[in-house]
Amino acid sequence: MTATLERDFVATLRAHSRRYHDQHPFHVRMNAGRCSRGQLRGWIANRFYYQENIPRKDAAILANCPDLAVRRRWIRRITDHDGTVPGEGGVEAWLRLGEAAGLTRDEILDHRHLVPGVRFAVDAYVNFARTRPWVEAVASSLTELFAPDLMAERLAAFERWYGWIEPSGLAYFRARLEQAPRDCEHALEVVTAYCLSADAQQRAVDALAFKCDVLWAQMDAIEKAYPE
Ligand SMILES: O=C(O)c1cc(C(=O)O)c2c(n1)C(=O)C(=O)c1cc(C(=O)O)[nH]c1-2
Repeated sequence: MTATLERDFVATLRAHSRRYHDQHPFHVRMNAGRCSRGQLRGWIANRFYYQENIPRKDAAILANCPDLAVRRRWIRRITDHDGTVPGEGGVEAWLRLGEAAGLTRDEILDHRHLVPGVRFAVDAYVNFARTRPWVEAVASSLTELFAPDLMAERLAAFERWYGWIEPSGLAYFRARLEQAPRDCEHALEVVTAYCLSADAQQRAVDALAFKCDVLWAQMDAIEKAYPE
């Protein structure tokens, strides 16, 4: 691929920031300090379903990926989320976020707050990774290009507006500030190396658009369940 074509492709992917869920009204209210305790707890409990399914999504990508060098790096995502021993990893950190916000571990783990729309959106993402070509699944993870800005804004907002959440609970977001740029740099390397035809590039762009829809639908369902 020529440098110009690659630049255009990457620019088209990056332009999907316009469809990212940082602009969802619920996130806008969250970052402006306008969410109630109940709304934040509802968001945390529901988003847990996304967190716990991310490693299963990444395991599906590994299972479908014939490229050893890619697998060797991709596997890190699973250990980042699952940890390698009890008490570690992103899933555990999210549970601690929930506890810091006044939820019990049990009520997060047993999905009693999980609403159907969030379940459907997350299941659609895992299913996409299981059934579509692995490079498209890699492309769908590229929403993480846009995540660090949102994470930084969220951290500042939580510290400023939601002092009732124990600050140690925010460790999850701090870890993602480092993990997300590393992860999406790798994902971008993979899609630019593998998507060389206009068709392949379009499929990658479509996969990213699909993922923006997953995240948006998830937020719509949360917003409906915890109205103003
Ligand atoms: O809180 C967020 O806004 C947000 C967004 C995203 C994303 O853009 O998909 C991820 C995460 N968080 C996240 O914590 C995470 O581990 C993650 C993994 C992935 C992925 O698609 O592989 N996205 C995201």
